[in-house]
Amino acid sequence: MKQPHILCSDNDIEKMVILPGDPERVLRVAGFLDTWEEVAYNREFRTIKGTYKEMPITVTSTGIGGASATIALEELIACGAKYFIRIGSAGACNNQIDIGDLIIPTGVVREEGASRMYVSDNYPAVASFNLLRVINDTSIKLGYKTFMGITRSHDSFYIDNEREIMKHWNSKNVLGSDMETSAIYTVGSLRQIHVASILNNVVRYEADVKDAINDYVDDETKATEGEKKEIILALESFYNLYCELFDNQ
Ligand SMILES: O=P(O)(O)O[C@H]1O[C@H](CO)[C@@H](O)[C@H]1O
Ligand SMILES: O=c1cc[nH]c(=O)[nH]1
Repeated sequence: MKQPHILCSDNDIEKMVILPGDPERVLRVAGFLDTWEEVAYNREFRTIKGTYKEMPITVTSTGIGGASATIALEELIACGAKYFIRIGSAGACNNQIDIGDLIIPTGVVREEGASRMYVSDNYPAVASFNLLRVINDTSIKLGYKTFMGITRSHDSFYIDNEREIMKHWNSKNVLGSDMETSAIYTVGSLRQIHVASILNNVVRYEADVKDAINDYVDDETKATEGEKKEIILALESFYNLYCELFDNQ
């Protein structure tokens, strides 16, 4: 059955799926694949499928926020997908984290609305342990430094007290913010599938505007490099998991 939003059917979707927010990032992932074809593009949901080494892989963009991300996730699950790695961007909540550094959320503060429609606030948003293990091992093999720990997902950028909110979560050792991870982690646990995120930091914690402007060109390069690293880390992690699963059959 064709799903109403992603416009994909079971045959279009592989077991392993990479989830960028931005539809343009789907094409940048395609640049790392050996073969690929676009299978659907509706609203914010662009889907390609292809191969990386011999591994079949799907890439679907989720748009911005938990509402559209959980729609994509549910429809991909309905098509038979089982393993998901989000590759997103984030804003740091910790001054050790530079532009282009990778944040891996282990657990996430649920400050978005989509997951709250599924289950009460005391239900935790946690990553799949198996995916975290593979991502951690793979990042060590690749020599990529990562910041692993608690993050926060939210629904609105331009609220008046955003700075205070970030300061509050900084004091609780939260590493950074994105807008989708807590929703997809929550739904992942409820649906018993495997979800993890890799986030490329694009905003420094309490960035001084003047410094930010001076550093702009340098920062753009760092953010682009960070995106490449999150793509490679996601693909290589899936490939290592694929080899484990394949070897064990
Ligand atoms: O770059 P993506 O994956 O879209 O992720 C981040 O960027 C968007 C906001 O600019 C939100 O979706 C946020 O989570
Ligand atoms: O600052 C940022 C950047 C990306 N995504 C967020 O949620 N916040």
